[in-house]
Amino acid sequence: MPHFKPTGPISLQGAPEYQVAETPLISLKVQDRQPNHPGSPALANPEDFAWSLNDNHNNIFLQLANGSDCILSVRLDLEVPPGCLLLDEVQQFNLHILSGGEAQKFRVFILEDLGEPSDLVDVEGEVRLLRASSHQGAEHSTLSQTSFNSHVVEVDARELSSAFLRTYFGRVIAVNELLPIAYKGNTLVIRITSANVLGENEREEVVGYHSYRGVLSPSSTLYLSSREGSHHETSSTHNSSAGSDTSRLDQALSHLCINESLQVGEPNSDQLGPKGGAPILVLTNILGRQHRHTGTDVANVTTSDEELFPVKKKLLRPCIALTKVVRDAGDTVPSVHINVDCLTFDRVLLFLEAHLLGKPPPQWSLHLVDDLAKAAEVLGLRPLTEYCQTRLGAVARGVAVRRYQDVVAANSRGGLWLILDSMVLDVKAWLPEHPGGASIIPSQSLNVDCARFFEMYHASRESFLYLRDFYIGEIHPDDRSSVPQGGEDRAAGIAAEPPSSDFLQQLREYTQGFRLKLGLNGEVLQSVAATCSSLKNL
Ligand code: HEM
Repeated sequence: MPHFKPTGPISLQGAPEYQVAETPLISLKVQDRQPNHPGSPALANPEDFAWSLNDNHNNIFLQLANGSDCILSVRLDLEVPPGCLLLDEVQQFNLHILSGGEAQKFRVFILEDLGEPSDLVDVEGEVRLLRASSHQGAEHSTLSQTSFNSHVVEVDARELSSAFLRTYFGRVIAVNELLPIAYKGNTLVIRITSANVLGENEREEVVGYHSYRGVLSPSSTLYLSSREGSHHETSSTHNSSAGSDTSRLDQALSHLCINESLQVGEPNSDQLGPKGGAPILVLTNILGRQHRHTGTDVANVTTSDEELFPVKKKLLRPCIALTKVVRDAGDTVPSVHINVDCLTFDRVLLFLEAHLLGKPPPQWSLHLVDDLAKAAEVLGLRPLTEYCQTRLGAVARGVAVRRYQDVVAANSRGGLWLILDSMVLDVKAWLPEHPGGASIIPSQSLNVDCARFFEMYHASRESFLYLRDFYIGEIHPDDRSSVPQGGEDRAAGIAAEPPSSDFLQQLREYTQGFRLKLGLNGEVLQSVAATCSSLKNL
């Protein structure tokens, strides 16, 4: 079954690419399901999934076809009418769909699509009351009187965590998802605010870490609070929605909670808080994260063009020239001004990320390598200096004086060596990227000097930028007169129009910094290494 292979939760560039699995589409009409068993999976008929099922497989995961962070856990049940999907109100809320409308398109979600690692190390959630117990004296009920004459639902966070893990073990949990849970006769709902597939220390180490969902495992830790972003010992559902976060989700959430609490049983005054409000939830025995930070782990770097970059000190550590800033242990964010422009510094940061993650750095074009080499010097960033030298050295090793027959032979073996004003350029790997298409170069420019075509087709001088990347040497002076000019037909005696002298002058001015200088007999007058390490500004 074809399905997408993800980039995983960690990526060099930050957030992973979000793609939807390419399993077949399934159209299902959403219908209401009574929320009798908080947290139980949605229900569907096995007939609708016959193609995807192995023998004893009656639990599957579904995702909305046009993409949804929430992955629905579905139990197959012969009593559900075919073509229907039964969802309770929280599941509908999570997927932003309502019952009774048009059929919705879903896809089966394959767990491997979560990438590695997929098990959640820890989850943070905000607890609210969805439905309070309808009878005050119910066994286990913790509804009690407060001095305000309101009712309090006391919830032991650690007990709730265990109940949560038992209910949702093996399910995919996503940030912002609401997960209802039965607790001592009440129904609570946990809104997921963070879902981590790496532990706290590993997260610190990994640059570009991003995680928004994963599978709940028996060893996942749940950190609960009664209000997002805090772990107060006590707080109320009223107060939390009246607090700073009045996002749309919060408003919808409190609407859902309050409505439900009023729907259960008789709207009996014993159940209502002060002035007829909903009961108050009090969270006790909270498991808190250890506060680990002292000082700040970020430094503000300002570039020569006055762009400000807040950068993790850990990332800057290999920059010897910034040692003071990196070692600054004060409580305020230290600042430094560097003589590197913001575009180059952006690339330096990518290099540093790759360096820290032990990944190969991007293969920058040679005209960028010059600026990077200068930045490496300014920052005292030795690994980047070495990268630049290696890159230039590799180019140097490939540069040579070439005979015309070598070019013809390389092209007959499937290569793509161009001759441009006697420069030899290897464009094979780049051909699919050529903005003028992949066919025009091989069809018109092999084994000829393509300077005239080059001038004709390239209105701008942008194409010059690439030449250094492809440069592999010079045609031997003895062979220059035998290289046909692009456009000429020697057999028919038709001569090609030569390139203009203006164009040739611009081309030679631009390329002189990296071209080999040859004597009349083809001897190299300037060393190849010197040619390649000449830092030419554009
Ligand atoms: C190292 C060799 C080459 C490089 C680096 C290069 C690069 C480029 C670039 C950057 C463009 C888009 C911008 C511009 O118009 O300047 C372009 C367009 C084009 N190139 Fe090339 N090119 C190369 C060789 C050739 C050759 C040999 C031909 C023809 C035989 C050719 C034909 C074209 C055509 C037809 C276009 C599209 C022009 C348009 O849409 O107006 N290119 N090339």
